[in-house]
Amino acid sequence: MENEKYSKELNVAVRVVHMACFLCEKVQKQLFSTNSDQVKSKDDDSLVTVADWSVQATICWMLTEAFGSQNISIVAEEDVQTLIKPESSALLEMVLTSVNECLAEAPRFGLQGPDKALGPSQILEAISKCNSTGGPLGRHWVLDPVDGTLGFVRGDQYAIALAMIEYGQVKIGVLGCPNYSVKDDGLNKYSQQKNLVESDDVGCVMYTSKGSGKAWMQPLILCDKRFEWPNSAKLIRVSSIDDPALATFCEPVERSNSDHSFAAGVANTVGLRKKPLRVYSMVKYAAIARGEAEIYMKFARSGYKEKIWDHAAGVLLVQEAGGVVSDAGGRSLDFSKGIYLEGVDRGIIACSGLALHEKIIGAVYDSWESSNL
Ligand SMILES: Nc1ncnc2c1ncn2[C@@H]1O[C@H](COP(=O)(O)O)[C@@H](OP(=O)(O)O)[C@H]1O
Ligand SMILES: [Mg+2]
Repeated sequence: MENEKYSKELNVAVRVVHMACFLCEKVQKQLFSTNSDQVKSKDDDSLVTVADWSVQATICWMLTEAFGSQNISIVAEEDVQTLIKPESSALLEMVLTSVNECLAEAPRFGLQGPDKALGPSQILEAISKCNSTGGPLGRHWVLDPVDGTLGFVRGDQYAIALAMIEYGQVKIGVLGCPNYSVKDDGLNKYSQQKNLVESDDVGCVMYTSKGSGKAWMQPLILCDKRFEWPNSAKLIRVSSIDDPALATFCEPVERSNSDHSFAAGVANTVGLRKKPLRVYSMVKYAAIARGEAEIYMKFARSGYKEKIWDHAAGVLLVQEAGGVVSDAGGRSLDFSKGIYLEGVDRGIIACSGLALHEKIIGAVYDSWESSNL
């Protein structure tokens, strides 16, 4: 089977995403342990970028270690421009600590870390190595180190997204969702800033490989536990609801990222009755794949170009869990054109099944003329 071809890649990808979740939870706790009156927004930004850079450095280092002989290509969101400025030395120091603390835990996740702590130049090299621009040929790893920056700083939903693309097709998708509980109804149950470590109510890592027709979810590893494959993995599946009146649709929290009123018009035309579930980050794809919502609509302003790292992992998860994803004209998303999803028609639609998908696409078509997007 095609998907078995990538079992080593999937195994390593899942473990490094668990490591990244561990790293992010630590940084997020730091963010909230500071007296909130004293946390200026600049500090919030700094901490989130510490998480971004640290995850990127950690995952790049681990992937290079595992597959280095293949001179791997990594497409990722962050670059080192800010980090190499002299005034950023304190930030770099924080990244250094965060990466080395995480890499030191690699054996707990069944992987091998460096013999000794990495120095600043090794960290900067790892971050800047992720400068591939992807494209139609060969293999590319695609990483969004912290997707849903706002969710992260607000103690809400965010995701670590890692995918592997070969010859323009997404072959592996892994999403780490530290604040999306593994329990049923995990999105609704999430309450801000709770101490996840003291309960068994932990976040999840979801993963799949193309053609498997299966997607899986594992709980995050509690602080001193060891990761043992398959780590209580559970199969996940999209919802079987196809009646619009019973369906839940999700969309970005921020109006600047998606036109809420256009989506509301489409929802109304299709006969959706429930209020939209507004969620940060690719956790929206995760919610469809887990069967907690049936529809995800995103209508970015015209001219905005979607990046492949914001979609690759989530799209494959939804598809392999039984769902359908396309642009708002019904065409497949094209991951072969470089860092952008070129030619996206109006927006992105992910659904649990074909019947709902066709209705949404039809409603977009009907509503477009009267919209001002
Ligand atoms: N003007 C815009 N329109 C649409 N999407 C945008 C946008 N600006 C940023 N985004 C993307 O939306 C993502 C957040 O998604 P959401 O709004 O669903 O939480 C951001 O990811 P990052 O948070 O990784 O930067 C970013 O890639
Ligand atoms: Mg993103």
